[in-house]
Amino acid sequence: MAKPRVHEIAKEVGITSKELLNKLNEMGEYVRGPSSTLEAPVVRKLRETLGTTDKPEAAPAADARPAATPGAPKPTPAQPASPAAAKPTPAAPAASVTPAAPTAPAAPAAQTTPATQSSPSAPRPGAASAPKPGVKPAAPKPPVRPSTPPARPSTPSAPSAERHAPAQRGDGGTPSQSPRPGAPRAGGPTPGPARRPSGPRPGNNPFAPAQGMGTQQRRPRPEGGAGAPGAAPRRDGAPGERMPRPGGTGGASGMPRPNPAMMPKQQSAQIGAAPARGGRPGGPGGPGGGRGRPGGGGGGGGRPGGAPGGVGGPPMGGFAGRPGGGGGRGRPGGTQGAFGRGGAGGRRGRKSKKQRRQEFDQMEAPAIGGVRLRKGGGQTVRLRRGASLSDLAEKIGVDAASLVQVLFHLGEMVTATQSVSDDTLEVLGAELEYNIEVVSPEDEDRELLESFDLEFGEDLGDEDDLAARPPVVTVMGHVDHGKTRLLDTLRKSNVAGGEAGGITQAIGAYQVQTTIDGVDRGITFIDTPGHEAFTAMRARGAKSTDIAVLVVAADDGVMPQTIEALNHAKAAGIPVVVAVNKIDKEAADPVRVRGELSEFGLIPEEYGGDTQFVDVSALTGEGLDRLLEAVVLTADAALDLRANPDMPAQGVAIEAHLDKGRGPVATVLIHRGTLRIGESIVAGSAYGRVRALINDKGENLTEAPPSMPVQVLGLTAVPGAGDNVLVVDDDRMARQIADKRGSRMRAAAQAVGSRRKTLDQLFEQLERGETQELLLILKGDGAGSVEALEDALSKIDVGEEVSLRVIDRGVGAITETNVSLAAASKAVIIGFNVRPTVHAQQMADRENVDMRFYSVIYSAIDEIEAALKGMLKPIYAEETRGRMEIREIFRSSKFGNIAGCMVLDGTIRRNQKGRLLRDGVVISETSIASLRREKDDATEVREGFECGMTLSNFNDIRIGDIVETYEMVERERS
Ligand SMILES: Nc1nc2c(ncn2[C@@H]2O[C@H](COP(=O)(O)OP(=O)(O)OP(=O)(O)O)[C@@H](O)[C@H]2O)c(=O)[nH]1
Repeated sequence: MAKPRVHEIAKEVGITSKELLNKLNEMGEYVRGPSSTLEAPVVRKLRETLGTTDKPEAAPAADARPAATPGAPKPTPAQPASPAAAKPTPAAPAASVTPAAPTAPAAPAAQTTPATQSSPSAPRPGAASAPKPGVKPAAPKPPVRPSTPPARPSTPSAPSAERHAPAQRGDGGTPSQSPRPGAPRAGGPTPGPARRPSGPRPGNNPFAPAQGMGTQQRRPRPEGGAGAPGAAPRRDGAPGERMPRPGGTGGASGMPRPNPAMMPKQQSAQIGAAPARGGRPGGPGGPGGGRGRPGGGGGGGGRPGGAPGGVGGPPMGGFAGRPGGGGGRGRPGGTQGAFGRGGAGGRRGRKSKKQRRQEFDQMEAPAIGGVRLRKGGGQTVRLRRGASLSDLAEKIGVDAASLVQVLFHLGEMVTATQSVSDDTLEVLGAELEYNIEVVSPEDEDRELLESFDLEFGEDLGDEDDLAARPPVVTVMGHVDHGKTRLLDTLRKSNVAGGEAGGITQAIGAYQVQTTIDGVDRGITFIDTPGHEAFTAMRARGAKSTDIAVLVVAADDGVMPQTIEALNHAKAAGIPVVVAVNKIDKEAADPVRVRGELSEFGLIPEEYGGDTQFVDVSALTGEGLDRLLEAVVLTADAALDLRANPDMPAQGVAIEAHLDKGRGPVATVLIHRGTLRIGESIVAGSAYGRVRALINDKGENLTEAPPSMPVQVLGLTAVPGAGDNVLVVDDDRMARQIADKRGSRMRAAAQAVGSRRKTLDQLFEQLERGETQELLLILKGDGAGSVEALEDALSKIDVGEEVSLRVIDRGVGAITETNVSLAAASKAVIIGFNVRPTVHAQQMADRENVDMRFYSVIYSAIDEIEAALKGMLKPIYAEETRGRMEIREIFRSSKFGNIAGCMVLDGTIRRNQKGRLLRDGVVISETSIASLRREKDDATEVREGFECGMTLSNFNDIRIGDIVETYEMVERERS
């Protein structure tokens, strides 16, 4: 079958293609345009998400909604209701603002709402229908719209208004009605079955309890059975019986009971097709709608006999399959099976023990936001970090749409497939009485490796297998305090020279040798950049090292990043050696540095503490030997630095980048074992076979022992900074581990990237109008720099109105894939020390994709911040343009009251906005409809001149009134 296109699905569900595209965007699916085709899994996911918003029979349904909100300027399905509901805006005041808004339905709603759906929700229908003053009725932006509608109408708060017109509602798939645990799928909200080409098939499926045809086939009722009260109504959802039903229930009125044989052929055909529609929750008969749910689905939409049942179902009808409810309550439609119970009532006598147990559980279940879900009873559910509601739903065997709704009720809006935070999962779990255990990435990785019989982080063998290894040292400190210079001098090479902007932008690692007491000792240094933007990298750097050298410029003293660096070291639990640098400078005051650091718990040895302070000059080299000695002595005193060199190597990727000629290059610090050429390795989500090993001096090695930093070539992709690296048995295992990690990381990235909106925030945004979001795709020359850039960008804050989201990131040149994603999602591509390929450039020109290139991180941050500010909606301020006094009034049958005025000051222009003041009180906000000088039309009249004018929509002028005109002028934001 041909893949469906966006516009087709949009039409099908009754929303615009743009809205659907936004929806897809929200779901993380980037689709180019309305005529793009969608893959089956995406369609499924979409339908699942739209299951809450879905309106397969939407055309009539949308129209039906005014039953609750007639006169509402634009039936923006339900989301305005939700924010409104969040705010205790009573229906009455709202109605007074917009008299057309029918508060009437709201009132009965309050009266008829069952006690459990009590007062707080009562005003909602009214609030929903009557726009708040100042709130543009159509304000909600498409991106937020689709995610909200499902929840509102289905919450118990707004049942009654709709209850009166259930037959009109086509969107019976509102989540509250259908997503019961255990509810048969066919009765569920998803429109899927209805649209499958095999539509009629469900009716023939003996295993589909909700499908009436099947029920009918399996249980042909005895002829007189239908007339028996109590039995009849339970034949819910058996579409095959819906036709006979009216007669059957109508048996009371003496009508002959039709039987299938009496049905015209066409009807039979309809019935055959019915299950797809009829199985929908809450058919128009609605009675099955359990809690009297309105809008019982579209089941009987075009089905004879279906509609009559629509007049409000008995409150518990569908759930309990109330006997005898059929005929008397207008159930001839025989749609009792609606509400997702899908005819269960009809099979009541045949319910299995399990079914009854489930039903009992559901009765016991808490109703949150109108959704009844089975309690977890403290059951533990393990979920990976960044899991979605769909994942949770799958684990606990409920419909994801109901979880969406529950969460909505709890004040958070997420889609079913969106990743949610640990906190959210926890809250949801508590609400449903599940003990949700979020598995950390570390635990998850450990479990993954265990499944391959691998263990990361431990030396194999026993004490005898351990051999001494060099300490790994991280150099940290404030910007410009001399870290790079220090390392540079130590290894006599010039790293700082080639750095753009003079800032170290990637972690490099080097090994230096020193002689202590006549013994050669190696020390591995990791150069950690010093700017705040690199905090994330530094945190990782600190974790993979044994000792921190804290560089403090003696002329500058302790600075904020000195403390930050110190905190990282403390958090990593590693000892610190302080290098008091720049002692060659005149302003150097090493004693002050000691004093300042003492306040932060670093007491110099000479003052009785246990921290070594060494005065050095990275410029002259003075004191560097003593510094190396201090490092080695500290290591010997405080640490047991041994590792097993004879095991498969394990380590950490400190830095990685894509090299034009050599492919992915990762700098790996070996923790234990020895890495050799030809071995299969996995590094984060990258894998490969070691093709070459290169040390910090550019020499090729055949193997790398513990504590050795080494560049590894041969990986298939660029790993992330901080990813663990380990040797595995073969390439296949490496690939499997890498693949699993890759998919896990993508899910986690989605969780971080998506910013959830609470109901309150949404409301505020709706009030303001629309929200703006700048989407970015980051490409850089190294994993570290991309990470650092993203970290820095995430800290840009220009208020809530605009936000920034990184939708993709990666290492290497900007490719056509990047450009096509940017084009589809209207994102800007940021290239950090990278450029686009020729084809990508051409494509970007063609598609008008904005690409920006930077080599200094601050420029990128500044420019993006400016761009964000530029997206802020301009501030408008009112500026008075003129004032005039009404001195005469001329009555005209054609124009109404014409004012003869004198312009007191400024200039009055036609069409200008204005207000009429009487005794200093604003009587009307209006505008100048017409303006005349003498007998001629005038566009403006200046101070000191007389004119004639009329006002828009205001006729009640009096002599002495003042008309003041003004214009809204755009103001610069500060
Ligand atoms: N006089 C003097 N200048 C020094 C010394 N050490 C570093 N500098 C100078 O201080 C400036 C900053 O040094 P870097 O090594 O780039 O400092 P950094 O801490 O690595 O800076 P970032 O990479 O930006 O975090 C350079 O101009 C160095 O030449 C020193 O011991 N004495």
